[in-house]
Amino acid sequence: MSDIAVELKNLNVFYGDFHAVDSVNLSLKNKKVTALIGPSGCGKSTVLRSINRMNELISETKVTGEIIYGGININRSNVDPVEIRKRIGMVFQKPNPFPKSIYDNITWGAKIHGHKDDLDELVERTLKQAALWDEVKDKLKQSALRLSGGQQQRLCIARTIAVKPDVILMDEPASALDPIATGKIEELIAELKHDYTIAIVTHNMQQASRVSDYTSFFLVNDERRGHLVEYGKTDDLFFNPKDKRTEDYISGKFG
Ligand SMILES: Nc1ncnc2c1ncn2[C@@H]1O[C@H](COP(=O)(O)OP(=O)(O)OP(=O)(O)O)[C@@H](O)[C@H]1O
Repeated sequence: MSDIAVELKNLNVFYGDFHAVDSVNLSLKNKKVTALIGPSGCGKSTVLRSINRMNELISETKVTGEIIYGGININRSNVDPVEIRKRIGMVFQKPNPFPKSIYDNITWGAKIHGHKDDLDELVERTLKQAALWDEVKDKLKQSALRLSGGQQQRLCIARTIAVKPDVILMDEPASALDPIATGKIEELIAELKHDYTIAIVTHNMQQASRVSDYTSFFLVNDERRGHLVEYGKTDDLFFNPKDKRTEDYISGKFG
């Protein structure tokens, strides 16, 4: 089995006439956490959303280049994006549970995707995997909207896991949470990487250095196009960056 789960080759993203992401080549290693860091507007979220073809839900968006997953280029019109999003799930900055019960949040996507096994078992297993079971096991029929923000985010992660993805994309999953809830999400990421390939966009460099195995650093060029400056093992990138711009960014000189 290849050690690469997803490979972006010459990825370009356009919002109308605006060339937002320029020629990105980046791999997500199997069962590792890859962080995407860089100043605001450098295209981190755009790159992340390309990986499971979420950008095409935004009108006037064009994505060129290859996104190799499972041996094929999934950035092709004959590939079903719904199937891709089942294999490559996404967790957003703001927790967005459905206005339904905790139980239904977990089972909803799984039922759509034809899950036929015991739903109670699925709910228990995924909530345990998301480190939420002990806190909610006595109120599974209660509305998910009554949970705290941190619990809602772990529920969203559980909902993502329930459809058995390979890859989980996380777009600043803890930025709306307090430090304790953030710590729980970081612990959860450390557990989840045993089973899933994870890509995480974060503004928080300490968080990137704590949770990720590999880090990619993005910047905009003079034409405001986001591009990849440096990619490497997280420790190398933080402690021994190759590019002066990476060094300046991680030492807080700009951004
Ligand atoms: N839906 C959109 N329509 C037009 N331009 C967009 C859209 N989404 C993002 N952009 C532009 O694309 C560029 C990259 O945005 P993106 O959100 O990917 O950056 P980012 O690095 O994730 O930023 P942040 O850290 O602030 O979230 C920015 O110039 C942004 O204004």
